[in-house]
Amino acid sequence: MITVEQAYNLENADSHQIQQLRDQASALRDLHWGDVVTYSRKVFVPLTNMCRDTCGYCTFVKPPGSAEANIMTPEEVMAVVYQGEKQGCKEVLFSLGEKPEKTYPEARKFLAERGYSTIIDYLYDMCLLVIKNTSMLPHINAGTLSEQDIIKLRPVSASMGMMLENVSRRLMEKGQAHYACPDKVPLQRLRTLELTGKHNVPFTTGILIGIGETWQERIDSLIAINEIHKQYGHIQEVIIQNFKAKPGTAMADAPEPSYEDMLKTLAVARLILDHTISIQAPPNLQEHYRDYLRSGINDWGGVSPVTIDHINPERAWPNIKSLEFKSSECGFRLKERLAIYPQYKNLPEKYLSYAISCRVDDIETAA
Ligand SMILES: O=c1nc2n(C[C@H](O)[C@H](O)[C@H](O)CO)c3cc(O)ccc3cc-2c(=O)[nH]1
Ligand SMILES: C[C@H]1O[C@@H](n2cnc3c(N)ncnc32)[C@H](O)[C@@H]1O
Ligand code: MET
Ligand code: SF4
Repeated sequence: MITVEQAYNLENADSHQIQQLRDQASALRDLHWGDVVTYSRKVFVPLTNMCRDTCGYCTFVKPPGSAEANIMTPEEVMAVVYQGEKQGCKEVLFSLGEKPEKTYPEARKFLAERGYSTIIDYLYDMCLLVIKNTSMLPHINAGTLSEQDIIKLRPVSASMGMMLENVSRRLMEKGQAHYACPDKVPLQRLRTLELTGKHNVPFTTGILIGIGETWQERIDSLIAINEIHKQYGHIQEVIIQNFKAKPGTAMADAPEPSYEDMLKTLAVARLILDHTISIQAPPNLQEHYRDYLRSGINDWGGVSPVTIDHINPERAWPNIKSLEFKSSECGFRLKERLAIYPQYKNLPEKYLSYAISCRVDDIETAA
């Protein structure tokens, strides 16, 4: 729909060119996704805020030895999950720090006391608890995963996700967002995308914009995602997330991407990515998110009536009624979806374990 050269050249596009781009992206979205914009009713479970990385933009992570560093107990996890179930949530989003057992003695202690050696083993059991006791579907956002991790977690999750962030190796240099973050090495992130493809895991990925990348690096990241999807076909959605500066982080004073930059990136993503890939943008990270719909998106992602966005705790979710109203003002019908998209759900033998496909059936019979 757009050549690499054309995409690169949009770096200095004027407002007229951006408008044209957005119209083109919206038309393409209309063709495949129509006038429906989706969201997933979810609860957010921040299983642990201990992480061996220290991304320059992140407030989720808490340092070793700090009073706030924590792993949720099974009771705490299930209390949130049951609350979500009561409110009609269908997705449990497990989002967590990476490999805390490698750098936090307190993480090793917590896990050892319960008979685990890694957070992934503990996460597996928490997913199992969800599947055994509720009709909700786990979505796992645990960062970089090894092939062993993927094979282990696949039977107990409906889908997994990991933001590619960006393919730029430059961002690993001193003073950049991913300095000293072993799990943000682009080759490692790309490897996780490929391995989840190899094992047919319905997958969510995306880019974080405004973290010091160039426009060209942003385009390269979208192309890299699309190339992997062409090979494996497992990328169900791509999130375009805008960086929000947070006090107390290395990037506290870094400029946030402008609204226009976000709209331009959404449109170019729609034109680069395969039409079957859903494009998601969060409605809680900008004041005027309505124009996203006029830039080619078709999904708002997970929205919770119960839990906050623990990654952007200062940014409240719009309530679902107001999301519905704003969507309808732009001519869109808001529709709930599951953590797994229909095209994957309809091929359960390829994409789902038996346990998960039973849960999906339960949800659909109840609806
Ligand atoms: O509330 C949030 N949900 C996030 N989600 C959840 C997302 O909104 C959806 O609930 C799921 O992707 C299911 O469609 C992510 C999921 C991923 O797989 C990867 C990254 C994210 C990032 C966020 C996030 O920053 N905040
Ligand atoms: C779960 C995802 O949340 C994103 N993330 C982490 N910190 C921030 C921030 N300050 N602003 C926006 N997004 C952020 C990263 O892309 C991560 O992969
Ligand atoms: N630590 C993981 C990552 O950065 C999960 C989301 S951030 C809490 O990909
Ligand atoms: S964004 Fe994820 S990997 Fe980076 S510090 Fe935060 S929790 Fe760790």
